[in-house]
Amino acid sequence: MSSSGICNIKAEYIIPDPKRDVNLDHVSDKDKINFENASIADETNEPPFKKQKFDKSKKLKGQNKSRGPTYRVDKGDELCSNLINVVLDGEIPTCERKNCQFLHDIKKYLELKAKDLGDNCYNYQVSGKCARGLSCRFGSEHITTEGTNKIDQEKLLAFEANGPYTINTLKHDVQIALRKRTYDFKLAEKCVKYVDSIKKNNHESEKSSNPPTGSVTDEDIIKLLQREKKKIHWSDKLFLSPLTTVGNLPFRRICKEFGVDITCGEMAMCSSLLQGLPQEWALLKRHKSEDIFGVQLCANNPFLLTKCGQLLQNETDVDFVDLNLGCPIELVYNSGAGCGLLRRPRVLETCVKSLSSILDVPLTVKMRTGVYSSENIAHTLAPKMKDCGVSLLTIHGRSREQRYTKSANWNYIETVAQAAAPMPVLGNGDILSYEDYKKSKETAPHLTGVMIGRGALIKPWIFTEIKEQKIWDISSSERFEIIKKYSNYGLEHWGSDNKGVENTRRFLLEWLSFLYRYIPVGILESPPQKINERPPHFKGRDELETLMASPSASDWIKISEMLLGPVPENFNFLPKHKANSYKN
Ligand SMILES: Cc1cc2nc3c(=O)[nH]c(=O)nc-3n(C[C@H](O)[C@H](O)[C@H](O)COP(=O)(O)O)c2cc1C
Repeated sequence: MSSSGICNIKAEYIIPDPKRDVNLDHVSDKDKINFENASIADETNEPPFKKQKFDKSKKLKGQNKSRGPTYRVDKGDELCSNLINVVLDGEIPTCERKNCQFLHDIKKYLELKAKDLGDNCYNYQVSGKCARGLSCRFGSEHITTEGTNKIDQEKLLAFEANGPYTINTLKHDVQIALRKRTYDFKLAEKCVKYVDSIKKNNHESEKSSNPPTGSVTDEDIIKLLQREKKKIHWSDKLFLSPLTTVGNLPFRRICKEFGVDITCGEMAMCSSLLQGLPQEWALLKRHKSEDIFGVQLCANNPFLLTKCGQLLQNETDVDFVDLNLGCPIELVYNSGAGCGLLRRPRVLETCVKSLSSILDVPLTVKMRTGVYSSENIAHTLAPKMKDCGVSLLTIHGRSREQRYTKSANWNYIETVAQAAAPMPVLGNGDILSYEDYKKSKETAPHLTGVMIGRGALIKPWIFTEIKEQKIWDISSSERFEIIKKYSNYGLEHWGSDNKGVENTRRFLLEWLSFLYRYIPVGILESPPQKINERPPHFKGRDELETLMASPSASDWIKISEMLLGPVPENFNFLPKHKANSYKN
């Protein structure tokens, strides 16, 4: 990294800093009022608010402010889901729901329905049937003038013969049992108590002081502890980081196509999984292409974790479970979860031992160097993790305190790898090119492999670059094809009706807030790009390249409109993560 933290761009591509105005089209009403008051205050030299300060310069640096939902369904304008799959000569289903507020008049709905966004429905084309039927926004291809759906039976049969494409969905009976708290977690509870008592006493005294309860006996637990775990061959593999919000299933499919070996779902909160919340269970979904797939759990106590371990064991198909020991978010940390577990080693030990014992797949942990920059503790915890049954440890080379402000400490990553040996260790932090990858292996020779997070978000083809040991000067049209593919995968995953289109857009925009940070190889003075180096303002080699390099949310919205049509009224967007490590 250059000492200045500035990335050198060929002179002919450097452009003056643009004057950045706020595009108020996609800013919430509240922020608009704030902004206008700030402007008036500027003119009159008066503070805009006494209590709530509105800093215009901050506003200009950031993107659109509001975090409100990007899209709300107006039930009165949407067709009832019971009617969307009507086919020619088929029965028109009736809606049994009491007080259903959705429309039930197909003709009226089709008249009201906003204009289709395109002639081609990706879902109909790949599977012969669009699950969103009449409500599909790309439906002209499969909706007849009579208001029924076409189905391509031959394609559908071929498609279904290869399915299912997505697994780990929440079954209705499981959801009910979780909501009513009737799911039988005796095994998990017993497991935690057993592990805890073993820790305190020796095995024999524990037996007499803690008699088995319910239908689960000590023998069940002993069998559990002694059973052979499934094994994963971790070495020579490339790992994709768990990435909240952006590491969704469509994104992971893209990474698989570029050669990543092992994928992991976004961090799932155990408390929410145990309540059967669909949005949390959605994080466990696995695509068919994800041949080695894990899910990441976050909780602050062994009961929550072990119950979730039992759930995953019984209700899903995953190859490994990862425990989050790195989440720096205040709320999570203060509750003693994520990075907070690093400062509670005794609880951590029970968490890891009991979760590991209930799983027949490997348990992995992902941690930061420690809580404070001045106090690295991962190397002292690593050997204990191995003794508690952890199969692999990932070390992100920064402390909680550092977040993303400093470069990852690869020398310390090597220290952890040595301390943990022979347990496999992955290094994680700042890898954006094959060169970075090579350097990481030189600096930390005891590592089993590396995990890549933002590098994959900024350029998902990084996995191809590493596997083929090259720098890829990818063109803007090739990059556009990637996001087009992502949109299609999004429409497949979230649906192609209004709600699905807007969900796809929201996640695409979140991703674009990383993708724009890519600097094309051909315009760099000395490639490859380094993750910590901020470029001066630059133009691309063509219009599309310039557009894709824009840091402005309104340009990302423009890109989304090229693929998903115009944004709905009252649309606003602010990216969730601002994880860059540029020096200010
Ligand atoms: C947007 C975003 C979301 C993240 N979400 C998670 C997460 O859910 N679980 C986790 O363990 N780490 C998460 N991380 C941290 C990354 O997995 C990774 O450890 C970190 O970004 C450092 O690696 P990198 O420099 O390759 O990005 C997230 C990071 C980013 C940027």
